[in-house]
Amino acid sequence: MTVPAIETDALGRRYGRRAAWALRDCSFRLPAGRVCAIVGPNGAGKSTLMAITVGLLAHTEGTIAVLGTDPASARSRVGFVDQDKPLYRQLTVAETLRMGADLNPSRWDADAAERIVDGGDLDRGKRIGSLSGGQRTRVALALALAKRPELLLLDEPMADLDPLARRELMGLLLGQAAEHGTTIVLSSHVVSELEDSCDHLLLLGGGRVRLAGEIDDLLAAHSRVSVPADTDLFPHDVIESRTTGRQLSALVRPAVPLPADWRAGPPTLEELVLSYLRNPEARAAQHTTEAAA
Ligand SMILES: Nc1ncnc2c1ncn2[C@@H]1O[C@H](COP(=O)(O)OP(=O)(O)OP(=O)(O)O)[C@@H](O)[C@H]1O
Repeated sequence: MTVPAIETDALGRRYGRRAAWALRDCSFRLPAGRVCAIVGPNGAGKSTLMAITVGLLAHTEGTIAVLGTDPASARSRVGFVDQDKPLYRQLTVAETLRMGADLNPSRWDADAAERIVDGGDLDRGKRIGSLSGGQRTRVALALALAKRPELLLLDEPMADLDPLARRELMGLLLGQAAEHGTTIVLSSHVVSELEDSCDHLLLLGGGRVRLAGEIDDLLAAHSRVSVPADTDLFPHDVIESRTTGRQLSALVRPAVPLPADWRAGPPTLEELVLSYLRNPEARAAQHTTEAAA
């Protein structure tokens, strides 16, 4: 079994002894080489989890292993693009790339950096402070990818990119994952965009893990059913249900095979995520594919 990219056990963090928990009882395992989406509402703990993973924030309780070691020891093998894309505003694009090369002499992939910057038609003589939000994102991604990290974390990387740039940069990220086996973890609020690009999902809600596992396994473990309104859904786990006239529609996690006369089909990723988000009391689900690890 290869070393997982991230493995946590009962991980927790609170910002002050009297503060509420930003992350609590968070246990999951992300196999290496996956493209993982971290999804959750505002304040769910996504940025907190990422900051702990890259060693910028200490955890309060539990354990975390990154690439088989502690976050501080793994730091040189990990890339991170923060939500705020911190870069030196006074430097030009060219100087920023040179700084990246100087800081990572043994790993720097100049071709990758230039490809990403050139894709945005960026004037390399321009100062970072004069770039648009999306252009800054492009430079931050170039820096992070050219470092050839084994694990790359991106906190809402696509938020300020136009649709074409999103598609192009997502393609580059997936290419990186396929070619170099890089594990990519990205947080996003746009669930519909993740189904084609990610193979693993971590859904956080209120600082806790609501769903974790391979997306195909999670989708296969749930069914969207449409049955007469008086149908008893027991013993299945009902994540969400709605009655319209004589029809009952529900998202369930079947406990046993569903009756053959029920109309049932797999949910989309967006339906699955939204159902869990709308129903915070629904029981959490984890699917670990050992064979994939
Ligand atoms: N520096 C801080 N000091 C105190 N509380 C904080 C701090 N950073 C985050 N929190 C709190 O921790 C919780 C989780 O925040 P976090 O930023 O991790 O969520 P998020 O899922 O990334 O949210 P968003 O989608 O809005 O970016 C929130 O309740 C937030 O108020």
